[in-house]
Amino acid sequence: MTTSPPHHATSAPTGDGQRAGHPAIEFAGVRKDYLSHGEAVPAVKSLDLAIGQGEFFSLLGPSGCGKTTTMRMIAGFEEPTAGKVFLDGQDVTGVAPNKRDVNMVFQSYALFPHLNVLQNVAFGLERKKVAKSEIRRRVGEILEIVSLTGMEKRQPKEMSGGQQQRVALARALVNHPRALLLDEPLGALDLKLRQQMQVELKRIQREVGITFVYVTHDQGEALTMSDRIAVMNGGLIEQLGSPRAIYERPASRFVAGFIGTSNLIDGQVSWVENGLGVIDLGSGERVLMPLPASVAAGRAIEVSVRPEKIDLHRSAPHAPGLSVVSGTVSEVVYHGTSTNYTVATTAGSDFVVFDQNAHDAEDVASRGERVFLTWAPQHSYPIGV
Ligand SMILES: Nc1ncnc2c1ncn2[C@@H]1O[C@H](COP(=O)(O)OP(=O)(O)OP(=O)(O)O)[C@@H](O)[C@H]1O
Repeated sequence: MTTSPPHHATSAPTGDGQRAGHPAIEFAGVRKDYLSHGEAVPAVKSLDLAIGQGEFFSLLGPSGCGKTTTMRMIAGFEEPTAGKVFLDGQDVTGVAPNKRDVNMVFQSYALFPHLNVLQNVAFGLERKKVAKSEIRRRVGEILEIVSLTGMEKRQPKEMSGGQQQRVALARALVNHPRALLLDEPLGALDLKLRQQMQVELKRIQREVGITFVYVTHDQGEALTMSDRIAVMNGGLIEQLGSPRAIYERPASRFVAGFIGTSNLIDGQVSWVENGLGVIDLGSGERVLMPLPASVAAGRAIEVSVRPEKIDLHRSAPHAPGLSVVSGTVSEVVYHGTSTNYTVATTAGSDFVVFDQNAHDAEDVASRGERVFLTWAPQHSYPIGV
């Protein structure tokens, strides 16, 4: 029996015309419990999610939050305890992995060591008895996309980690799957190569136009490549949105802390007027921020502000219209492009400030120095309002 997914609408980009109209992947009311020593262990508690055609979608979260389980349910290696999974609008719950037309790439490349690049990439097509000329054409095309043209005769052991990962990618993409699932594929590479491959992966995904679902616990990686990110925590999606939305407007304390560095400060709403709120920090200082009129005066509020939005001053600034918080520098760390300060604020919490090294060295504040931090109202963001 074929069941229709509950909704087809998605704000995500659409690619392949034939498949347009349905999300590439959809979870409807999915729950997944594992049985461990006779007890049900919830891995995914409740999942309703639509991933668009041609979207680069990341599942991001700490170890054990349910990312891999979610991905394995797309591939068919795990079945939901409740709910349904749809691919291109077709109910695939209970359908065997090899009948789903999705491929996976792992951190371990799992290449055939005795086969060369050409044979590794052509392997699946040959098993499907695709015509030799068609195999040659498709393999040539995909090797060009992953920048391995000219390396057809090499064996995996004669290649670098990054090159081997490209072979694995080519092999997974050559048969044009409905979706490619990538489970921490760059985890084995060193930092520099990993960053290069992030840019490459995004380019490759754009060129092939296939839906990518990427599992990672590395927030930088997810921010760099994704069209949208689902931040998972304890078997639930805590926030779903574009990298910018997730970074600039974290919906919870967990997301604010997990994605990049966040400064959090407690205060009380003094008043809200014309969409601008004034927050009393209890130290004689205040934060200005956009707030809806529905937020009542007297309400306790937690404010988040990112370290790169803050200006650090060595003398009291004249800053009408800005938030101003003073404190004492407790740590100064030079990072080449920026100097990172930790400031123990008068209002109680420690603030981290990233100061671009665009000015002279003598302008650097030192440990123990009293400083003033300012930032614009739009860079304060209320948590949970
Ligand atoms: N086969 C299994 N049997 C029992 N429990 C499992 C099984 N696989 C995963 N779990 C549990 O389910 C939860 C989610 O695991 P999952 O592997 O999906 O998390 P993850 O976010 O991918 O973590 P990681 O980043 O460490 O891979 C964890 O609590 C885990 O211990």
